[in-house]
Amino acid sequence: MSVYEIRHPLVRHKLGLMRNQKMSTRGFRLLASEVGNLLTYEATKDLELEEYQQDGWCGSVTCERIRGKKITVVPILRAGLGMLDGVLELIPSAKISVVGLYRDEETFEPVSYFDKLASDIDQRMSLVVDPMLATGGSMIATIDLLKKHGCTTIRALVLVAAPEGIKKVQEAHPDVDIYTASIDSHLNEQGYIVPGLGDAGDKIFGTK
Ligand SMILES: O=P(O)(O)OC[C@H]1O[C@H](OP(=O)(O)OP(=O)(O)O)[C@H](O)[C@@H]1O
Ligand SMILES: O=c1cc[nH]c(=O)[nH]1
Ligand SMILES: [Mg+2]
Repeated sequence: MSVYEIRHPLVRHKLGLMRNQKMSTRGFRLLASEVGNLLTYEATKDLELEEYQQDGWCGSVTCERIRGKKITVVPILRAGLGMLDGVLELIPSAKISVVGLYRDEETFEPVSYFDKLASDIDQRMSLVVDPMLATGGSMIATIDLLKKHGCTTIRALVLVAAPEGIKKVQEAHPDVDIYTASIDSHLNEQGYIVPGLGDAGDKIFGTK
């Protein structure tokens, strides 16, 4: 498995804005989507292409299109929805597979409350989106579920990742690549990423 920290200046700039305690709900939501878009661009840059012929303005022209596996985007509720628009802007015909999980505040264990996956997920590449990879429990549970349904190609896109969570995901699912805008310092005693973004779900939904 590879971990890609995307250090593009636009990503660094936008993530810096998201870390500002005074950032509005509207601004945070917009930025989550924009960084999600940039991570998608990076996470899809090795998709295989195939050539095809079509009629252009001056006759037949050889073009390229994405070959083989189609994509399903997998937002982890709630906070993953904040990245979804940005991902779909680049992959508008992707199917969406929703996974509902919340993290128990005391044990940090993920608790499942909903899922609805694309019926042909075994033939698709999954792009799992969630702003935060903290202990890694939510991401591991999601990947477990996708694999249980036959999905074989999975990439994780997260805005901020903790080293502890990356290690856990690597151990549990060595075949899954992680794309992140930042590998931060560590987790605090409450399981929050430092410096992180705070509670991404609350910031995106304007709760609390
Ligand atoms: O790596 P982990 O330790 O599992 O933590 C990360 C999870 O915690 C947050 O969700 P949360 O449980 O707050 O749910 P929400 O999106 O509904 O706010 C976040 O969006 C991840 O899903
Ligand atoms: O830092 C963290 C950890 C888990 N969930 C969040 O929203 N933020
Ligand atoms: Mg939350």
